[in-house]
Amino acid sequence: MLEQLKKEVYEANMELPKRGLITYTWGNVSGIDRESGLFVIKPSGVDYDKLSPEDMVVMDLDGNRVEGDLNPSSDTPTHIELYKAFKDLGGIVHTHSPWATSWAQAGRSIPCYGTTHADYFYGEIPCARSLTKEEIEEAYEKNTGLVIIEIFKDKNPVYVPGVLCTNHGPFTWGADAAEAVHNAVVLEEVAKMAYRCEHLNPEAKPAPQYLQDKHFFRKHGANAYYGQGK
Ligand SMILES: O=C(CO)[C@@H](O)[C@H](O)COP(=O)(O)O
Repeated sequence: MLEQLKKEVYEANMELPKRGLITYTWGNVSGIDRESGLFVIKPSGVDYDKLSPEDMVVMDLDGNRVEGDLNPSSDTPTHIELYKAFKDLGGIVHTHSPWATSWAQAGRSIPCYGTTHADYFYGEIPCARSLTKEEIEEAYEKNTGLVIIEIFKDKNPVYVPGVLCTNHGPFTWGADAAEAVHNAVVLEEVAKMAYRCEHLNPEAKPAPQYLQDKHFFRKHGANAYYGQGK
């Protein structure tokens, strides 16, 4: 079942070590088939160099394992909450990429200082609040998804395809698993540049709104333009 999606999700997972976004078994990628409502995710705790497409786990949005012998990623409940809340998502990535994770651990959103950022993320890359003791004890991964959804109540996840989770790390997404990984690579580069920008000039300001609009909507099409700034 879903053999092509398993292959795509496997290949997307293998991009994480290749792009230097993770170490050991950290991180995970999933992809969803919206028609069936089933998604495919990396198995938990398996070395990337031992993974194969057949190891991918098929899940439903109620958290049931539909196919596969291995346990799904420990972050599966986060992926589920995001797929349920954001219907345009086709793929989700979680990494511990060092620069983005440093901003997440510091509890800071990443301002849009330049056009590289603006081409992919409209406005700041937000940082979701840390979880309460109760939320952590109740269901850490599920509540990680809920605090991400909370911070996106007035943002379009298609225009901001990623988030930082305080004391944890980044999640990115896209129309499919490959695009979600692409956005994870960009997020890591943007996080690195933004840190250096603030180090070079502690008074640095975000790029003017008209420059952000021009770059973002040039890539996302004028029809996406809602006149946010000139
Ligand atoms: O965030 C975490 C742990 O803090 C997880 O992303 C692990 O880094 C990977 O877990 P599996 O996907 O292998 O279960």
